[in-house]
Amino acid sequence: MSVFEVRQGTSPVILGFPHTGTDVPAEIWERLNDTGRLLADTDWHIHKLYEGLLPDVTVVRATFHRYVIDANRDPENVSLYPGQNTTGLIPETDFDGLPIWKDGAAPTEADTAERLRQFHAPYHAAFLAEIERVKAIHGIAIVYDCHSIRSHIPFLFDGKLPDLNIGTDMGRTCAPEIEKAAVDIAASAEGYTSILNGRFKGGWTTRHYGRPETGVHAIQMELAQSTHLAAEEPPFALDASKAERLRVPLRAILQRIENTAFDLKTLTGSEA
Ligand SMILES: N=CN[C@@H](CCC(=O)O)C(=O)O
Repeated sequence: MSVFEVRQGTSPVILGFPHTGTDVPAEIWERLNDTGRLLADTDWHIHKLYEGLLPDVTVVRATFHRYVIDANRDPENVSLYPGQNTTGLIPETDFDGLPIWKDGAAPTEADTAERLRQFHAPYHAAFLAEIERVKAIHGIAIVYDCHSIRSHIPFLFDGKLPDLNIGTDMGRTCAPEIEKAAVDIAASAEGYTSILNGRFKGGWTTRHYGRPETGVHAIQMELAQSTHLAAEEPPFALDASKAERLRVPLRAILQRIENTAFDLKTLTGSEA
């Protein structure tokens, strides 16, 4: 059974979903404690939230849960935020800092090596193949990595998270025009707060693939779950009317990014 899903499109934009998957193999499920089994740190439903917003977009989605192994972390487990609370390649805790494995059942180095091989590597091989395919069509590819998180998590940040959190690793992962496209639409989205490179600056996917000088740009969108869930607690149900409202600025952001990609392609003469 595949550990990822791909939908191929002809747009220069590729949507990544590393954290919407909820598949946990039985032998790994056995080792999770009751806290872990809540799968609380899932980016609940956001692949459905983005469905149909940009007709020809490519989608790459991991179907395994981030507690199996986190597809948005460095395979060498280098911390995203050295010195700050965060979660690692195979998390030991959830976002509240609570242990997720039964006593004595935490993953070993051998488990990490095996899960890199079975899950992380195939997902990123598929991702890279899509970047290369799209870049062969357009001479440019834009990775837009889709995320969501609870808006109150004292272990990770103080206070309430803004609604739309854009991450470009301080401008390193994409052209300024692409960053501006997202920032401008987010800032003018009525009823939503937004920030650029606040607490969430972009995970490993964004930082790894975003190489603007090679024509591959990456940008991350971290949505506060209060913008589209009925409540930020189990069962983490989608609120259909909140979701419909949020789809308006998300569609506008994706369209503006796509148009910017076409502009950049013309400017740089990078037509393939
Ligand atoms: N919902 C997930 N959030 C991402 C954020 C990466 C970042 O720090 O920007 C994650 O933990 O991988």
